[in-house]
Formats: sequence, structure tokens, C-alpha cells
Amino acid sequence: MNMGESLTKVGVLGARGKLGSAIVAGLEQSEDVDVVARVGSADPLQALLDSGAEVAVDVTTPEAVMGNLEFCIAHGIHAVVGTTGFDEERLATVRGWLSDARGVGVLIAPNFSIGAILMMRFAVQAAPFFESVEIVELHHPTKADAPSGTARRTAELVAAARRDAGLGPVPDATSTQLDGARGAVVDGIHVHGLRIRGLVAHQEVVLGGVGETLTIRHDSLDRAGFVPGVLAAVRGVPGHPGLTVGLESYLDL
Ligand SMILES: NC(=O)C1=CN([C@@H]2O[C@H](COP(=O)(O)OP(=O)(O)OC[C@H]3O[C@@H](n4cnc5c(N)ncnc54)[C@H](OP(=O)(O)O)[C@@H]3O)[C@@H](O)[C@H]2O)C=CC1
Ligand SMILES: O=C(O)C1=N[C@H](C(=O)O)C[C@H](O)C1
Repeated sequence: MNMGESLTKVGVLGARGKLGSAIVAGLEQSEDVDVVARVGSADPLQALLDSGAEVAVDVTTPEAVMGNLEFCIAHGIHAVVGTTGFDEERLATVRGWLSDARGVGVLIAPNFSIGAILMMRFAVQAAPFFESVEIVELHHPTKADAPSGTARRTAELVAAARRDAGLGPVPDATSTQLDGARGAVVDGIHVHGLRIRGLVAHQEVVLGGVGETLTIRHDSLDRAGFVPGVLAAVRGVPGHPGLTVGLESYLDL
């Protein structure tokens, strides 16, 4: 940090949660960021305004995040969102709010981990070459949403890559099944979720063709692994007005 350069003032929403507390601890070590507000479910959003926050990092719940985002956008605060639960309808609502807020940036990042972003990128690269693909996501048992935001995003990206390559539906002769036995289906891709004590966040993308399979796996072993991505997002969001989905858009991959 050079003399005369000012720190970016950041407010963390969900600051006392599992991810939020790791983010606060990580950002407090950073030389160019000042954590000016730590907001929990009982705290008023006014704390963002009172502290002069320029960027809000939202890691709350799918129920809370839309209200938080509407507030931030209305008050000209850039937002970095790690909270999951975004579908096309929610994204359209955010775009609508942003259309009246020139210069405000919102990043929706289904996963802040650089390894997870690369895992998704590699899955997209591999997708055109394999007839079959399914996704297995594995998380701690206190996770509220299933499938994970990362798994949904991976499925959407892989499905788009398959469509671009002219591939049809994945082969599957299942004709009778118990409900849920083949997982959820996102954009034609089967997604399976495991909730296991001891795990943090993990995902496998299993691809197969005649005579071979390829498994791409990523493991988040500690929430400290999300912090470098959060920092890149906080630094990047003021320079990316409008809505961006996926931290990869900010990175030179
Ligand atoms: N994008 C990514 O890389 C990652 C995303 N996530 C996502 O982040 C979210 C949080 O995960 P996690 O930390 O594990 O969950 P936790 O349940 O541990 O934390 C959520 C926190 O949100 C707080 N909260 C709830 N409502 C509000 C509100 N209205 N305003 C402010 N704070 C609020 C709660 O606060 P209080 O304690 O005060 O009630 C709680 O501490 C999930 O959606 C998860 O999927 C998680 C890991 C990585
Ligand atoms: O809840 C979590 O823990 C995680 N949530 C995100 C998701 O749903 O993809 C990111 C990561 O998987 C950890």
C-alpha cells in the first residue's frame, strides 16, 4: 500500500457465521482493506451507512440476501455475494435494481475458492469430449441448501458446453426408481448431494466415454481457502459496474 492510497471500507454481512468469521479474520490481515462493519441477523443494515462501507460482502442465507442486496444497491454500495440460492429469477430482479443504480457493481460468486473455479473451468473444457457427466457435491451437515450453488453453476456451465458442442442428452436407461435415487437434475445434468460430519466443501465432476472415465475433484479443507477469492472480489467489484456472475470474470485465467 503506497502513502496516500486509501483503504477500501468493507462491511461483512453474516460476519459471525462460519464463512463470515473466516472472511473477517482474513480481510483484517489485508493491507488495503478496512473492515468497518460486522453485521449479523440482529443488526440493522444502517450500520453499513454509519460506517461508510463502500463494499458489502454478503455471506448470510438465501432468505436474507435479497433484502440485503436491495438495500446495498439503493444506497450505492458495491456488493460481493457468496450466499447461495440464486436462480434466473433472482438474477433478473438484481439486474432490475441495478438498472437504476449507475456505477454500482454486484458480483454473485457461487464459489470464492480459486481451486473450485479451476475445477469448473476444467469440467467445461472436458465436457464436449464425454458422453456422460454427473456431479457429486459433498458438504458439512449444517449446510442449508441443496444442491450447492457451486454444483448448480457447474451443471449449467457443463450443460452449455455440451449444447455448444452439439451433444444430446446424457445416456440413462433408468426406468424405475425411488424418488431422489438419481439426484436432482439441473439443465439435464444429474447432481447428487452428500452431507457428512467432518467435511467442509467438496465436489466431483465424473465424466465418461466408451472405455474411460475422467474425475475432476476439488476439496475445500478450511474456509481460509475462500479468503484470497473474496479479496480479489472486493478489489475488483468497484471496477465492474452492473451484475457479474462468477469470480472467474475478474481473474486472468
Ligand atoms: N461462495 C462461496 O465460496 C461460499 C459460499 N457459502 C455460502 O455462504 C452462506 C453462509 O454460509 P455459512 O457461513 O456456512 O453459514 P452460517 O449459517 O454459518 O452463517 C450465516 C450467517 O448469516 C447470518 N445472517 C442471517 N441472516 C442475516 C441477515 N439478515 N443479516 C446479516 N446476517 C445474517 C447469521 O447471523 P447470526 O449468527 O447473527 O444469526 C449467520 O451467522 C451460505 O449460503 C453458503 O452456501 C459458504 C462457503 C463458501
Ligand atoms: O455452504 C457451504 O459451505 C458452501 N457453499 C457454497 C456452495 O453452495 O456452493 C460454496 C462452497 O461449496 C461451500
